[in-house]
Amino acid sequence: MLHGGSTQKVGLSASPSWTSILSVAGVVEALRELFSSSQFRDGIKFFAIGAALSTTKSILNYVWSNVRRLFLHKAVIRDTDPAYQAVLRYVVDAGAWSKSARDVEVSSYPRMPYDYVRDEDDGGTGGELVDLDSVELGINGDTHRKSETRVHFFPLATDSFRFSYEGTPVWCTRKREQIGDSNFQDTLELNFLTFSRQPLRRFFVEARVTFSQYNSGKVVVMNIDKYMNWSQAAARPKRYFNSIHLPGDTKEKLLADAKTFLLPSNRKWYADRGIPYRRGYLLYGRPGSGKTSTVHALASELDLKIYTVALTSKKMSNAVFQEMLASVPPKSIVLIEDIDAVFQSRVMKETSDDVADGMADRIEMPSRASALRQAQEDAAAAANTSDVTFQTLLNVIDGVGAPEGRILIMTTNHRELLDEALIRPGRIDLQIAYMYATKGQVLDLFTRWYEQLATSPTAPLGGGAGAEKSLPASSSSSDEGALDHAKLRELAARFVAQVPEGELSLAAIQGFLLLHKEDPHGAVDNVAAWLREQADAK
Ligand SMILES: Nc1ncnc2c1ncn2[C@@H]1O[C@H](COP(=O)(O)OP(=O)(O)OP(=O)(O)O)[C@@H](O)[C@H]1O
Repeated sequence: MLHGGSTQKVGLSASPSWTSILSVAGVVEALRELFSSSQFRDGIKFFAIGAALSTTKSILNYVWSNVRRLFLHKAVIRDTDPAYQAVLRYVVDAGAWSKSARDVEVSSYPRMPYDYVRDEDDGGTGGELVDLDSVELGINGDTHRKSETRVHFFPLATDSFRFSYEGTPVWCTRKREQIGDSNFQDTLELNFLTFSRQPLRRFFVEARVTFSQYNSGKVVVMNIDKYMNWSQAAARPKRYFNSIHLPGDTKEKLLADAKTFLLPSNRKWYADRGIPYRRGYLLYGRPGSGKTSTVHALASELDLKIYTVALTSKKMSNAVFQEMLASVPPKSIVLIEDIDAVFQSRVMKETSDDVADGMADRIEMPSRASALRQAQEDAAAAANTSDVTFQTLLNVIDGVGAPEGRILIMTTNHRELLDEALIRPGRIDLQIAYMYATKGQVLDLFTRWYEQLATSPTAPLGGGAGAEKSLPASSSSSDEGALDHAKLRELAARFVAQVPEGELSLAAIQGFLLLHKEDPHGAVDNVAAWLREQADAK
């Protein structure tokens, strides 16, 4: 059985062998057929071509990346970076892009429309900030105001163009990416074809220098942009303290205080005594009395940037506010205007609670009552209220993370409504009241307004702090018409005599003088009628 079994086993093993031979032959036959098939050969050819192409591509990529590494230096700048505007301005000013770019983005504004920031000082054109490439257009032979005929060209987003910097070819691409529903982020990508990184470095340094030259002689105002970054909102012409008219020596004291604070040695003095190196000012009082102008003048005198914070912005949260304030560089002014607007809910609540609890008698003074009414109106007007809490505000002002070396300035028309904690010493070191114009302020304003028209500098003009003490007597000896300094003094005295003290803001009087820009006689003759109109209008 065993043998038989064995034979059977052998017999059994011989049978698959034949099967194998047969199946190998079948496979060989199948392969032969396959190879002789034209479709298969075509397939192989395609495969070979594909493989060759892919290998070539890899080799080219390898070569290109090495060539790139050797010859190309790439720099990417996002529009959130201060260098972005500088570089864009540089490229456009150099006319570099316009020579090779066929497609352009056209804007009536000197910034790109989505970067457009209203600039009060130039009539809302924003024209001073980045006055990029521009041309004048004559239409049908008509004369048009400059601002009406000016158009501005920019490289089209997604467009690439080539220019040369110091003989180095540079490829620049402006890319725009949508962020969220309505925001865009722009990026400039520059590729320098050069062995050395030096041209790239020099290019950026030069662009920054050009931009800072543009800003020199100007006060740079920063605000928080749509990406929640600090960005330059405006560069305004400097305004000095001699154009600010405040009673007594207020402005001299303020300037001296700020100068002392910023002395390099002062930081150590504060550190030695364990006092946080910060300074806070509160400018409070009547609207149009010079609070904002004072901040502008202080920044001009001390060459500081102004970082403005709009606490009423809907986008402003506690976290953003803290983060942004922490990143303000030293030797800057942080400006929070109309600080009382932030507390509208507190004020509103207090007011309604007072009434509800029958505690209206807590509002003792008429001024407080009217201030509360005014605050209610302001609150209603401020539709956008941020989420910034009072506690965060206090932390940002003098918490452990609060920035050092900066001057915080808050302004308000309603100081009486501010929480005492907000303006206690340490948070606010100096408070300056802005009242309706004194006669001295009016004299200062009038004299300064017309002094350039006065021709014979026989005697120094009056004005200046405390000028109300030395108002010149009215002179009848001066010749009507010609304007020398003596005549100007006389006109100023006549003007001041007619304007009641402490009833009008200097802004209102300035508004009247604007009607008589170069006509001091007209101003003197018409001020009484204008004052009557003002009184009737109330
Ligand atoms: N004391 C002042 N000295 C010089 N100019 C002044 C003064 N007060 C007002 N002006 C002029 O009036 C205009 C408004 O002034 P400014 O904006 O500084 O007032 P403000 O007190 O900040 O007003 P508001 O509280 O309404 O913001 C400016 O054009 C400014 O030149």
